[in-house]
Amino acid sequence: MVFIGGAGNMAGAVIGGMVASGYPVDKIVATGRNQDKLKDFCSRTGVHGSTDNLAAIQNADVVVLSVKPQVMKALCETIASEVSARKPLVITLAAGIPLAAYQRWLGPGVPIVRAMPNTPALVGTGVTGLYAGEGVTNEHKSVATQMADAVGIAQWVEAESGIDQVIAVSGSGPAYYFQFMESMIDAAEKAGMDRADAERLTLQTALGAAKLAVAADVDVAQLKRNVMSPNGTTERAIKRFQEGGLPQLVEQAMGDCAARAAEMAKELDK
Ligand SMILES: NC(=O)C1=CN([C@@H]2O[C@H](COP(=O)(O)OP(=O)(O)OC[C@H]3O[C@@H](n4cnc5c(N)ncnc54)[C@H](OP(=O)(O)O)[C@@H]3O)[C@@H](O)[C@H]2O)C=CC1
Ligand SMILES: O=C(O)[C@@H]1CCC=N1
Repeated sequence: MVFIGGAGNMAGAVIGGMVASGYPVDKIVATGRNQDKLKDFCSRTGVHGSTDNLAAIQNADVVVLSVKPQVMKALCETIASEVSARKPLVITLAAGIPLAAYQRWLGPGVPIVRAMPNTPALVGTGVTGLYAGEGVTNEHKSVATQMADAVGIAQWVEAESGIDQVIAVSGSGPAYYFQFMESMIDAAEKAGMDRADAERLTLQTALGAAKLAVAADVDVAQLKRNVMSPNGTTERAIKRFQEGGLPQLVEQAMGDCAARAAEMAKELDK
């Protein structure tokens, strides 16, 4: 499996998670442009590295594309001859690029899966949304599922637009929680707590809340109510969030996120 852009944030997290879950390192190649960065990544993970994309994909059954959307077209054009001749499974991790664009850039008939992972893949707790394009076989789907399963949970979507919804929930979602944690740490420090203590308490609280929500047999609304004593401290804080419009703000932010993915698709051929 060759990851183009393998030492980047997203592919690096997927590779790191795959290696940690026992996926054989000698079956993974990461490519990149910056030799020092690539060397460092390969020595940390044990995977092979290459600065030559075309050479790296020569015999690959699976090619994972993980460069920024803005440089995807140029990258595809450099590998199109090899990919269209041999038609390996292509898995793209990029946000905002529809399958139709890859078909134009790589040539017709290449089996392509759009995958939308997230960075908690690095610690085996990722979410990967998956959408299969034309010509993707069950065998291809199981390869993509295997990659996703190695780093967390997989979720296939029926329509390509479902990928934009996955981006708004889980692809970008870790950053929403990091923002919330950052704000809590800042607020606690401002109120007089030592920053290191504020970080420790905030992160453990986030971890505990997520673990409890996953394990519980009641929904998150009930778990929230379980913390709120009538006329107690939590009720006061939640009232402030609700009066400040947090639920609406979250809905708007997620809408903006999905809208940006659609907008990126329109910007491609400009
Ligand atoms: N970050 C995230 O949370 C998520 C990102 N994604 C998607 O993943 C993709 C990558 O994003 P992210 O990892 O954040 O970005 P990064 O910039 O961290 O990684 C991109 C990598 O691509 C490499 N690269 C660029 N051009 C080439 C090339 N021609 N050949 C080989 N390698 C190249 C860069 O290497 P070098 O530095 O050597 O140039 C860099 O390491 C994007 O398309 C994004 O939409 C999807 C889900 C979540
Ligand atoms: O912000 C981005 O565009 C990428 C896609 C999902 C998460 N990061």
